[in-house]
Amino acid sequence: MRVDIVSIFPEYFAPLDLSLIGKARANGTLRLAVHDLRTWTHDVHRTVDDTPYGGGPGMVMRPEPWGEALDALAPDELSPDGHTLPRLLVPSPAGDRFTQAMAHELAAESHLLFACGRYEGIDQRVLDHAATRMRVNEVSLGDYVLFGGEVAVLVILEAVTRLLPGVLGNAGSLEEESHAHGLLEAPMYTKPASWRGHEVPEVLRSGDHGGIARWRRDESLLRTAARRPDLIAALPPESLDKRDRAA
Ligand SMILES: N#Cc1c(-c2ccc3cc[nH]c3c2)n[nH]c1N
Repeated sequence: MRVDIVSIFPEYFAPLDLSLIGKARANGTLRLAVHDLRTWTHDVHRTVDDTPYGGGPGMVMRPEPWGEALDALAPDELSPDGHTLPRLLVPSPAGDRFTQAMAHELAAESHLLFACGRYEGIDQRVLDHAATRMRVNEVSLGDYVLFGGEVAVLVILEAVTRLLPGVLGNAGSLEEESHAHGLLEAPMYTKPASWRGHEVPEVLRSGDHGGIARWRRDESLLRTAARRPDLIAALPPESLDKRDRAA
């Protein structure tokens, strides 16, 4: 997967040299490039923002630098390797909620292009013009407001990269983790069996694999019902059997 990130704070992405994302870059699974938006400014002050039409607080990111950046990173003509246009992702508090399902969808793309806004956001015409030639999604992490899009890109990129083949050492982890099947994961334990008067549930030490699976399913349902009833409501009816409903 190719990933391009455009930001006025490229140094925000230094963490992407670390850990499993760093390994994915080193082995070619992830081809990541971070670009400074000011590369596409031409004035001595390298200006990227201006006052908002209609008045109001703060500044808005100018369209011209963004237009040139997207032209450069998402050229219309196909490259010799048949390079297709990227999917443009623009973090925004007004975006569609980012979910694990969206992470899976993005993990299937060949080229992602992230536009990191700052100030009050990016001039809307940048997104409108980009949408005339590539798929554009405004994406939100949740109902709170950040200083800019960089943190959101780090989150989205981690959620997507861990789904790429070979990135997670134990791909089985993807099967039982939270949101893998629309539920929260069950509690996890490791040695010692007794710690500060707290015991590991006996069933987990029983070797009864069927009983362990049932316990984990029950705990997952109970935890989800208690913390995220919205996820229970969103489950397809056929995914809950009679025993589940009794849990
Ligand atoms: N994604 C996301 C966001 C943001 C966000 C994204 C971009 C900019 C640009 C200026 N301010 C921003 C806030 N706030 N809260 C979220 N869930």
